[in-house]
Amino acid sequence: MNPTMETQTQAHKFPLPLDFDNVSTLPDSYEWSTTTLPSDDPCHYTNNDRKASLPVIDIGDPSAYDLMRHACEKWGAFQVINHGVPLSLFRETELQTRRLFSLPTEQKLLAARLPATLCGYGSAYFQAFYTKLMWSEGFGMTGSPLEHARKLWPEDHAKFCEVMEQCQAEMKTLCNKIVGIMLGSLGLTHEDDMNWFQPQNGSDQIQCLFHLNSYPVCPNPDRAMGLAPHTDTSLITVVNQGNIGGLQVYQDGAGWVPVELVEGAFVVNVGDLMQIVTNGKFKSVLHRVVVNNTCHRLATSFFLLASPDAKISPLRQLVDSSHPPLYQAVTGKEYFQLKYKFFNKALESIRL
Ligand SMILES: O=C(O)CCC(=O)C(=O)O
Ligand SMILES: [Fe+2]
Repeated sequence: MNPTMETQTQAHKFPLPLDFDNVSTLPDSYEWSTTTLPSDDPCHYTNNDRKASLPVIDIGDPSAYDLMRHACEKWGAFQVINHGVPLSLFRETELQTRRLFSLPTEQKLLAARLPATLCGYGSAYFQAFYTKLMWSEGFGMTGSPLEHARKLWPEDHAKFCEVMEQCQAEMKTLCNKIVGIMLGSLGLTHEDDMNWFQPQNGSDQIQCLFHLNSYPVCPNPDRAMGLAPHTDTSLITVVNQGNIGGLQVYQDGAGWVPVELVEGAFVVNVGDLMQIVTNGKFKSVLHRVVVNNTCHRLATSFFLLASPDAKISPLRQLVDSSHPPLYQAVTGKEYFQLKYKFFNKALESIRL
């Protein structure tokens, strides 16, 4: 068996994205209903507070500290403007993302993601936790996408790689800035408190994941689900929704709230790891993506993760006799394993 065939055979043990270009009606396996979701899933509740909307924060303004703290406590998410990432890079990234997802399915499958890995083409890892399939496809990378990009375009992958690497460098800088403000808003400094988050022993370990998301035009969007409800495993995730909405965040009392499109803004999600280190002060936001029947939606997600050997526990400055630690200490690797096992209940599994 040649290596390409081997890759495809292994990948086919996992649900692969559909050949979306060649379907005109929604297959039964993609039809969601309230009974498809676990009975305690908040999808059963609808948005009854139409006025609720995610805060938009100018990160160059001194008020950013208070606004971010409030947003992280109340929503677990916010949007940022004045973030310094050039608009031209947004456009270049979108162009290359479109180029990738426009390839014929059999070509995209040449770069299929292997089980238990993060990089390459495929459907979301948490597909396994839902019985119905999601109307989306993705492509993940940690740093250079060269290994997979050369399978997609043997002769013509240089521009794709260049743009993706540049975008990740900008996103990482932005994440550090945002995490600095978030911790600063709690009276902590990035330097003092985030050492745990750096790779130990000078190892060159994964700390970030850049994920391109594609939600093709859907023949019956009311019955389909782009990305099912989930929380991110990250410290924070920076999402670029592009110019087509679909992302929704869940808020107690308000239900599912659409994240409005704000030109040039990024959405920032608090992830599970941030909830642990802030001892539950900042909450990991439950979110999902809905689809539509007119536009092919493209979005990117940049996940700031922890290195596998990093020790993650509530920061000591946030713990005292009246605020005992709420979570057991775990390594980055252990938390990933818990997420693959318990998915949206992973945080609960380490609750003290
Ligand atoms: O497509 C989006 O807007 C968000 C994607 C997302 O939630 C994720 O990649 O985890
Ligand atoms: Fe997400």
